[in-house]
Amino acid sequence: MTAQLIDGKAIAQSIRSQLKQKVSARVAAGKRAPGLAVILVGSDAASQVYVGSKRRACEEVGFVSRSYDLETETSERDLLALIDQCNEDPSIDGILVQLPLPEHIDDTKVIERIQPNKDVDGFHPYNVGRLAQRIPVLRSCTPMGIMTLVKSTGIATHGLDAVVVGASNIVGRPMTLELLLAGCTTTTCHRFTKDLEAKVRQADLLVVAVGKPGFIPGEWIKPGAIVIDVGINRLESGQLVGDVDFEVASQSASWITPVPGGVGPMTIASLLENTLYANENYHD
Ligand SMILES: Nc1nc2c(c(=O)[nH]1)N[C@@H](CN(C=O)c1ccc(C(=O)N[C@@H](CCC(=O)O)C(=O)O)cc1)CN2
Repeated sequence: MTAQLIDGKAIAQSIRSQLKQKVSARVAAGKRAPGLAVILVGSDAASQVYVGSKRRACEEVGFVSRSYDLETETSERDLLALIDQCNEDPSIDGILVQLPLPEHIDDTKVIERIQPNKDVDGFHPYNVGRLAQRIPVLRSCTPMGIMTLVKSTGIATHGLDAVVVGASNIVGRPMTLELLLAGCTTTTCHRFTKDLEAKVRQADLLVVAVGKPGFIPGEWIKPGAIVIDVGINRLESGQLVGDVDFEVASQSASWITPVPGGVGPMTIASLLENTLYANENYHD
């Protein structure tokens, strides 16, 4: 079997076009355009690329993007003060603090300082708790984007055996909650998991987010599985690859995401969707 590609880039573009239409209709009706504060601390090269993409995406769909580029040495206190300022600003619907933060800043404190109704990353314990209780509001962007990709295959998720490899706060844990909400029987694997191969081999739906190139051999993929690769690893040659051995995996999978052009663009599309949601529902 040769897998069909899940084209995240095209799906994200279509979401952006729809958002652009909605925003221009709102503005034509005299409403305020959604505003997103994008905060970058330090000069991590990958973060600069992602933040640049987020800012451009905002402008493309007609949002107002406020950029805050802070020095690596910025104190935690100053960052928290900026978040307080954005929390109070009625023209800002969403606040995004790009991760990872420099080591001297406690990311939990930062995430918890953002008002939950402006937490368009969906990382605040309130928003994660809402998802855990099956009443999601602002959902974590990467898992939310992945659910859109899975839906695009037309395969019903109820009753699927889903396996998530990686248990981070940003992807693995909220992903597990999303899949549970979608009716999957979900297994979350992490560094202490015994016999990872056996668990991956029984996955109808596999999500891998570990950040190690080729971590999952293609031979482990169950015939007909949906494979979602969250990893973005740059090889010395400059090539970007995922966490799954794509060539071999695509011989068994029914659907698979490419890297690049799979999950990554959906993270940004979901951020835009969340920002419009916050604008319409919380700060209209
Ligand atoms: N505050 C946040 N920080 C981080 C998040 C997040 O959701 N919120 N996620 C990741 C990084 N990330 C978004 O910030 C992100 C990663 C990748 C892409 C993307 O479009 N990737 C492209 C390839 C880009 C390249 O050339 O490197 C692709 O996969 O096609 C977008 C966003 C960590 N931090």
